Amino acid sequence: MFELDAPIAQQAIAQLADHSPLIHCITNTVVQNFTANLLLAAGALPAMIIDPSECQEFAQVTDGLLLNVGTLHHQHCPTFFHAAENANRYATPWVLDPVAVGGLTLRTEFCRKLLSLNPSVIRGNASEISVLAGEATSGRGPETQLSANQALDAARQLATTIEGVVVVTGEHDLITDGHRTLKVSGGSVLATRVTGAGCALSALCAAFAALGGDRLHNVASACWMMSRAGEYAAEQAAGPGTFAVHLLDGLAQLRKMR
Ligand SMILES: Nc1ncnc2c1ncn2[C@@H]1O[C@H](COP(=O)(O)OP(=O)(O)O)[C@@H](O)[C@H]1O
Ligand SMILES: Cc1ncsc1CCOP(=O)(O)O
Ligand SMILES: [Mg+2]
Repeated sequence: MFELDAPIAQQAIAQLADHSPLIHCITNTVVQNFTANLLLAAGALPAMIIDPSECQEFAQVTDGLLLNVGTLHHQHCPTFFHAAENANRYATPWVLDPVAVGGLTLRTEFCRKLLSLNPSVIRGNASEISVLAGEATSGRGPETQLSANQALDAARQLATTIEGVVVVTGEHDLITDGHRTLKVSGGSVLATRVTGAGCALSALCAAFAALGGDRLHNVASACWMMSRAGEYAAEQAAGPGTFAVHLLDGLAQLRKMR
């Protein structure tokens, strides 16, 4: 396992700024605004579209898709499923954020069903990744009960199953395609005191997955950008409220714009 090299991440960040990928986010009601602002600050373009017919149309133009089950309602499951099918039809990378799988039945069964469509990337905390890989259920909602290292074997296995990239976030982030594993250290624990940091990172993973080149490196670069911005924000912030604002500024500075 190797730490991601800064120059690789910096190159991916520059590529993101050049291409401004359009990211379709079907995400939970808690984090919509924060996710959209975080994508904009980092250099991508967000679009939060949920009507089934509009999702169908939008699939033809979007560069990346995020499916986040944080506030899943059973009536929305077909929309999620068709969006993933359409992404596959148009070879658009899509990211699954399995918020709180394990503790709740509908989302756990539905995320397992989505695995059959081979998400390009899965980003979750250690508890979520362990459950999706088939380990005993744990977790009491969106927060993890495990460390990232404890979920590494599960992440490798899951990445092999989906033939994609799996990201386990935590005190450090682990990014694996089942064969190679990269680590991104640092960041700030204050990110866990702001709701939606993980969800927004999943959207950023979709933006980086839309870039050409090595997807493992690109997705790890999303984690690197978030961690560096988190460190900047922690230096500036008086607490979680100002941390969230400075996190956006930190991302914008990394892409060298204000
Ligand atoms: N203990 C920690 N120290 C530093 N950064 C952390 C820590 N825990 C999580 N993070 C960071 O917070 C962000 C959200 O990750 P995480 O909290 O694991 O996701 P989720 O919100 O889905 O549970 C990631 O950028 C991750 O690196
Ligand atoms: C609190 C909450 N409840 C349902 S979705 C959600 C947001 C979870 O965000 P994150 O996984 O990024 O902490
Ligand atoms: Mg989460």
